[in-house]
Amino acid sequence: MALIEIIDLAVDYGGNRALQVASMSLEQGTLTGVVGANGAGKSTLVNALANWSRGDPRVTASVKLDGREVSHMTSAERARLGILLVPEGRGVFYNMTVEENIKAVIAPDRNSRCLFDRQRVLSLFPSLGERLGHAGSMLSGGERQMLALARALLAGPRVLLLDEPSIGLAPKVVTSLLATVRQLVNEGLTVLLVEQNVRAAIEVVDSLYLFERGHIVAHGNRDDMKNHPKLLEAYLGEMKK
Ligand SMILES: Nc1ncnc2c1ncn2[C@@H]1O[C@H](COP(=O)(O)OP(=O)(O)OP(=O)(O)O)[C@@H](O)[C@H]1O
Repeated sequence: MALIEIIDLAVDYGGNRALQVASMSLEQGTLTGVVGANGAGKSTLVNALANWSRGDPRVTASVKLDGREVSHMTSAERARLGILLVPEGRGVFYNMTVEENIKAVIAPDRNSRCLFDRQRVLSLFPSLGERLGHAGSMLSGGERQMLALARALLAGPRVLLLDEPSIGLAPKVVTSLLATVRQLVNEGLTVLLVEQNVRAAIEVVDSLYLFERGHIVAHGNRDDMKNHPKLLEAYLGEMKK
């Protein structure tokens, strides 16, 4: 059984359909990528899964976590069950220090699932440990992204929804960040990664969905998608030359 199962998801903004997904699933311990152009519906998808509203969307769907229907639940209830979103813009408190940002995380129930503690998170992101007294506003883009990820890990994710973590980061930082995400998945975490950086994403995902104008237009495992005509044409052409 899939860890996350989505059936008949539709999202409308003021009567305009932004997203329509008949079926999509995330397997436990896998890294699933979602790519597509601006406005394809990628953020709308992860926001709908976490029940985060940006604007006033009308969302209908069946979303199941481990077979349990969660679509009636608030974002806080979903987060408590381990559906955790790291939004585009990163969800870090700018006026609080790294230490305070870390301490502000509401720890999950100790018995509920595999946990990342403070020590483990700081070992994944050593530069955060060196900057515990720095305000969120003083961090580089990469450090802010690490802090956002660290906070989500401390909250006890069963599935992590990452919305464009590479945006604004230098290529080396992107590579290292996505390698860390891959490592976490290899250890059993389930991740949905929204990315505009298709070249970077395709190197780490297990499978990939391509969205266009709110619809899935291609889906497959990484190797098949690397050679998919739609992806080659729009995103990977130069890579193949
Ligand atoms: N708050 C909102 N109010 C009205 N329409 C919205 C709102 N948020 C998104 N949309 C519309 O929904 C569609 C999907 O947008 P979405 O932000 O999910 O795309 P995206 O693939 O994440 O693009 P980007 O990479 O630019 O963030 C677009 O047509 C967008 O204009």
